[in-house]
Amino acid sequence: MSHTNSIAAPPGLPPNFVAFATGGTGEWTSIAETRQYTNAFIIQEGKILLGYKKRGFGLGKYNGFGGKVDPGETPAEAAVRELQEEAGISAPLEHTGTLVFLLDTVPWTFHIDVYSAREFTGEPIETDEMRPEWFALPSDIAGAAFVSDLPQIPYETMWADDVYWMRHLLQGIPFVGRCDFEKDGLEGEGSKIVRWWFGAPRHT
Ligand SMILES: COc1nc(N)nc2c1ncn2[C@H]1C[C@H](O)[C@@H](COP(=O)(O)OP(=O)(O)OP(=O)(O)O)O1
Repeated sequence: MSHTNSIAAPPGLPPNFVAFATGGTGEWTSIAETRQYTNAFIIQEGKILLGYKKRGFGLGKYNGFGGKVDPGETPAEAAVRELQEEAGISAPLEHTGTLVFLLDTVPWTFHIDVYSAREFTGEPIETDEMRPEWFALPSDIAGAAFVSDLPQIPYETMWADDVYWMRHLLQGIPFVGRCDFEKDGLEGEGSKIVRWWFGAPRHT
């Protein structure tokens, strides 16, 4: 029996959220060791800053800027540090989302605190790990601020979960989500999403 379409949040997420996207089949994979990560996004009038991952986990994908939370650090401190290390900028990051991912190719559970900011200081620079690039917000979210000469958000070159929660992030609506991934059987390190559950606070 599948529990993935359940109204109730799956294991690993707080209970007080209402589902806005669920799907897939099978039982939720049991959560073993959990490792803490961060992911940070700069969202401005009509545009979002993403980074093209040049090495390591997620190589070749666009994502926010982030990584592992170091021992002794809070997630918020790690998010600021990773944004500086990977994009060369500082920002007043605010916690916007919580994501839990399990991949059958990785023996730990990813717990990712997602942050966003509407302003930043410094100039985004390419680093050894990430190449920052601006993308246009969808016109229905950007409104009059729509930037027609920027590329659209490249979901086809991002993790498969991103399309579910990105609109919440862009609109500053808090969200939580969980996805279980399985190896896609193709050459390389590709994974496909097999179960997912995303929720927002009850009042939104
Ligand atoms: C599996 O689904 C994922 N989706 C999304 N959108 N983001 C993910 C997913 N899995 C991991 N992430 C994010 C979390 C982090 O922001 C990065 C991974 O961090 P990384 O392994 O690069 O951590 P660092 O500390 O920067 O690594 P180094 O030791 O190589 O510097 O991806």
